This record gives sequence, C-alpha cells and structure tokens, in this order.
Amino acid sequence: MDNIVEIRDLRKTYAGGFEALKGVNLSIKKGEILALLGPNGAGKTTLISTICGITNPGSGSVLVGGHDVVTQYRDARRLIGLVPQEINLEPFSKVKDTVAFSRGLFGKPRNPALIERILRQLSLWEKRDARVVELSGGMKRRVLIAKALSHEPEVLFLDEPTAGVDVELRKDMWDIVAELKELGTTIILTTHYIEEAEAIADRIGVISSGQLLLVEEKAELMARLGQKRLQIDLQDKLSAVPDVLVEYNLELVEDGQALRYTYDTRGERTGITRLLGDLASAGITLTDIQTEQSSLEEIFVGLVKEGAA
Ligand SMILES: Nc1ncnc2c1ncn2[C@@H]1O[C@H](COP(=O)(O)OP(=O)(O)OP(=O)(O)O)[C@@H](O)[C@H]1O
Repeated sequence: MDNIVEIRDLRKTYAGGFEALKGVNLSIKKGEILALLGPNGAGKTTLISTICGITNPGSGSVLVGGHDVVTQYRDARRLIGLVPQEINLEPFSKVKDTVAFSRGLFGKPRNPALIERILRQLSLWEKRDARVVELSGGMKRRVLIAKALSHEPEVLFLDEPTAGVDVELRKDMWDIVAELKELGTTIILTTHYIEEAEAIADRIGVISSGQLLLVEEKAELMARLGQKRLQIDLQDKLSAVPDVLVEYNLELVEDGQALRYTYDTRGERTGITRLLGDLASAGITLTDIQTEQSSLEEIFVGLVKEGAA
C-alpha cells in the first residue's frame, strides 16, 4: 500500500453547530512531506486532530496504515507521532526522561539507544540532563519532536511547527523535517506560511473554510496555476503605453525602459505571439525579454478568494 493515510468524506461539526470540516478527501503517500496550507480557522488543526484520533469525526472515515482511527484507535495511534501547536511539557522533568516516558506511554519497551539517537538527531544530546524549564523556546520545540518520535511512528504530524519562531529556528526546523524524510518518515505539517510550504513540501494541500480546495505536487501547482509575467526590455524609453497596445494591460516599468505583460499559463492562448507582432507593428524595438513565475503566495491568495466566493 502506497498511502499511509486515507481520508474519505470527512466531516466535523463542533457542538455549537459549527461545521469545521465539510467533506474532506485526502490520501497521504508514504514517505512524502505534505504541507496543509490555510488561513487561521481554516480547519487545519481539526483535520490533524481527527486523523490523530483526538477529535471524533462527525462522519466519514480516516484510515492510518489501514487502521480506522475510531474503531481501531490503538493500532492507528501507534503509527502516529504528533507535535502539537502548544508547548505542553512537564517543566521540571529532565529532557531524556521526558522523551523516554513518552515512549513508555505507547507500551513500548525501554530503548536507551534509540532515545540517544533521537536526541542526537535533534541536537538535544548535550541537554539530555537539563530540566525542560532551563531550555530555550527552540529547544522545547525540539523536545516536542523528540517525544513525538519516541515510539518510532511512521507518520509525523507537525501542527504549525514554526508559528512564532524566529527565522533561524524556522530554518532549523526545515532541516530537521528534511532529515526525518530522508529516514523514511512521512510528514504532514500545517502552516500558514506560504514560504514554508514552498521550501519543504513535496505536495501542498490548500484548505479554506473546512474544505480542501486542492492537493498537488508543489511544482505542478506552481506551473499549473501560476500566472507568468513577461518583461520586455525596450531599446528606446517610452513615456506611456501606446494606445494601440491598450488591450494587453501592459505596465510601463524600469522608468519607461521596459513593458510588463501578465498572462495566465492556464489560458489556451497566452497572447504573447500577437503582442510581439503588435509591438513590432508599433515600431517598438525590443532588446530582451524575460518571463517570471508568480509566487505561491499569489496563487494561494487567489485560491482562497475563489473558495470563499
Ligand atoms: N472545540 C471547538 N468548538 C467549537 N469550534 C471549534 C473548536 N475547535 C475549533 N473550532 C472552530 O473550527 C474552525 C477551525 O479551527 P481549527 O483550529 O481547525 O483551524 P486552523 O486552520 O487550525 O486555524 P489556525 O491556523 O488558527 O490554527 C474555527 O472556526 C474554530 O473556531
């Protein structure tokens, strides 16, 4: 089986009547890094909590490693490591004991060599005898990851692993995630930082108002949905866009030395050939042209707007 998680028509309505998940379908492939990207309140935490068996689904099904998260909770949960959004550690426990204890909670036998490997991997070995209260915020987040890995899960969920952390620590987290993937762990992370999804994910799911708007390979998503910009460098400066070119909505940039044309790569026709012909007819000489892909950020904002409409 290539999919480690299978979610079918998952719905969740909270007690007050609020529908937080509106029929989510999602298959998560073994060994991939999937980023669930969405604005505040989109339903990301609800989705993760339901997969991890912390929140009950209203209807639909979630299988982890083929085990139903409701009826076969223990078997499913054994395969899952969860790094929660909030830091919820026992302040006066030693780092090593905290991590070893988590393993015990899953009924796994003691394994000091494994705990050492995890602590080393997360650069926590030097701090193994420190109490949690003595650690920096970044180290505490690493301890959360170490705890989540202590029972050797196959799939690791990170709920906003870099919310409120500084740029350096964010980069550290990305490195850790990349290393874990190398070791074969499947990783699902939620984020509202587009650059985070762009930097580390293999696939990106966009979630908004309880709906999964799409899930796609990062590269494909950018290629399929992206708008592109064509910059046309001019031999002679223009003071205004000539009237004959008005239909192209060109922008005059670089102090009149270049024209910028935005086109949709999804369109059947980009209009480029015609534009270049019309430029020549207007007597405009080009010195260079470049294209530029729009960022994931622009794609995302466009999608969420469409989803809300
Ligand atoms: N226990 C609850 N009872 C009622 N409504 C809830 C509960 N938990 C979450 N919600 C609502 O469900 C919606 C989705 O919340 P959720 O925490 O899943 O979003 P999120 O995408 O993780 O947001 P954020 O990025 O802010 O963490 C929100 O409107 C939230 O207010």
